[in-house]
Amino acid sequence: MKDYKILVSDPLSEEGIFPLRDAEGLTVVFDTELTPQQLTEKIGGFDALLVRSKTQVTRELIEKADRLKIIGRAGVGVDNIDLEAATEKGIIVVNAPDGNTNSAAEHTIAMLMSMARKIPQAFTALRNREWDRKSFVGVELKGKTLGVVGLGRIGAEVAARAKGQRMKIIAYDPFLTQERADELGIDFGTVEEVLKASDFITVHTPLLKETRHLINADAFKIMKPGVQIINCARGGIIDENALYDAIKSGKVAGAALDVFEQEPMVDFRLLDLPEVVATPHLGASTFEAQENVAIDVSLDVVSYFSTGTVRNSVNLPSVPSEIMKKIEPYFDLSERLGAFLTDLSDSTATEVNISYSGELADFEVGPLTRNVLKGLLKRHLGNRVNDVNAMFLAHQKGITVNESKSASSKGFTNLISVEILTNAGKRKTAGTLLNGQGPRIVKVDDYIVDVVPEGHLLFIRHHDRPGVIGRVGTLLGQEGVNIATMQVGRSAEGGDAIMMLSIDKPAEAKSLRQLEELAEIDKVKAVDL
Ligand SMILES: NC(=O)c1ccc[n+]([C@@H]2O[C@H](COP(=O)([O-])OP(=O)(O)OC[C@H]3O[C@@H](n4cnc5c(N)ncnc54)[C@H](O)[C@@H]3O)[C@@H](O)[C@H]2O)c1
Ligand SMILES: O=C(O)CC[C@@H](O)C(=O)O
Repeated sequence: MKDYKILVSDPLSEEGIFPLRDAEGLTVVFDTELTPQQLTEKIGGFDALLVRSKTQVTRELIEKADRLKIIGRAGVGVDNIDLEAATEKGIIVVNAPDGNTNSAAEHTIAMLMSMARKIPQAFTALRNREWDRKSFVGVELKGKTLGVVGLGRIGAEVAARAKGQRMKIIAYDPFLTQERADELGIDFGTVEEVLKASDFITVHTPLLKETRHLINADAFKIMKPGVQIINCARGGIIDENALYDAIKSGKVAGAALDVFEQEPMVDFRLLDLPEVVATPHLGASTFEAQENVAIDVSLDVVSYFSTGTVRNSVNLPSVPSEIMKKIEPYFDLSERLGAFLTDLSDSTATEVNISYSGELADFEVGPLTRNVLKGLLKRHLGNRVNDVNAMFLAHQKGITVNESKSASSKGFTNLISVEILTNAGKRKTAGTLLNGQGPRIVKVDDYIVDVVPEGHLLFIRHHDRPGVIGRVGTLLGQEGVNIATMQVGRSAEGGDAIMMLSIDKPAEAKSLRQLEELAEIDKVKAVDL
């Protein structure tokens, strides 16, 4: 192995990085007190950067990182790394998704119990020489309902441990199925059902556009009075201002927080409330977890420099160049078809069937399948889904993926047909690349359409009656939403029909509801591509 320099800019377990120390040709530099400015000045001299959650690997930093080939995140969340910038610059990002699951789950249970029995508050009083046995009366966990929002690795471990406390568990996760819930011996429901039913609520999702302020003022309104809430996942999933108000109003009886909207913390208001217990992002701070995650990222760095392969890539495109040239033009279309079907569906896929016809049948289509899956999964899993891990994540989420090829061109030079099976039924679409005109969606369910898969789209299922199209146009017009293009398809005159509209700006939720209230309309779905 040639000489590579590795910068460790956050405190990582010295024991855990032994694979780096043992490998020939690698020089490891620990410099964990650098300011962002100092790091930016220094980064140009390194081939690898290892971080935890403190170092912000921003676009500005990456732009200066001209030698950098790999970034290792010793932990799960990669929200402190600009993945897009890293990918654009061809830098592989790896993480350590499993190494701290146990510690984070144990910390969550510790926080739950500390909060329920007011242990930190009682200890603080005792330390102040106050023998106060009246102010710290807690509540039992036994028989209470714990709502788990996000039942991934950590959420599932927390649920299993809370069952040991004789708690009832109800969970929401877009990938949770009846079978999986039965297997875990828990109930499942929508987010609203979970929030309404729970005495304690714990969140374990990544921080994404969809999960930012998932627990907000409206969410607190539907919770039980006296609910207690835990966040050991990511600051920002709970709206801290709304939490403050909900505690002050008496609606929320306790909050246990390990993570905050801004870290290191700058707004300490919540900590002034006696109902709050908190730790400074310590979920993964155990010797075991730190060693595990340091070993995992170090092994990947060594493997990358010695063989060019990694296990836990978050962004590595792995397509041989000769195949790449032939199929690259279809990457974007395939991803958009996946995203389109997710937006169109009321439920997540349990099975995905992808069929390639025409000239595509001659190619290795695995990378296209991964792009379809990427589009399907990204809506729920965010940017950590990429070409490399899309198939793995689909399998992990219990999704069966089938790929088939057919030489018959079905009237198109090339065609990608995608069908998903969900608990709410089957949805289908197909797309093609029109010579010189770019990508098109040419089929939605059983209807033939011709839609450019980009921007804001509206899918409307309706009954073919005179005046429906006019009413849709009028209603959207009243809301200031301009229709750029419209496609209509129907099964038969007077039968079931669909409209596909491309609109210049997203329609408000209120307009979508009003459209759905029209007698002739069955379903309205907004799609953003
Ligand atoms: N406090 C800490 O030190 C610490 C330590 C480890 C991990 N974490 C954080 O904990 C979180 C969970 O980590 P993990 O390893 O279990 O991740 P994971 O990917 O295994 O699980 C996340 C789950 O959230 C689900 N999800 C996505 N969007 C959702 C939504 N809108 N509603 C409900 N569920 C949704 C996903 O389907 C997935 O199953 C991450 O944010 C991670 O960064 C924090
Ligand atoms: O590095 C840490 O201690 C925090 C890690 C944790 O937030 C994670 O997402 O893995």
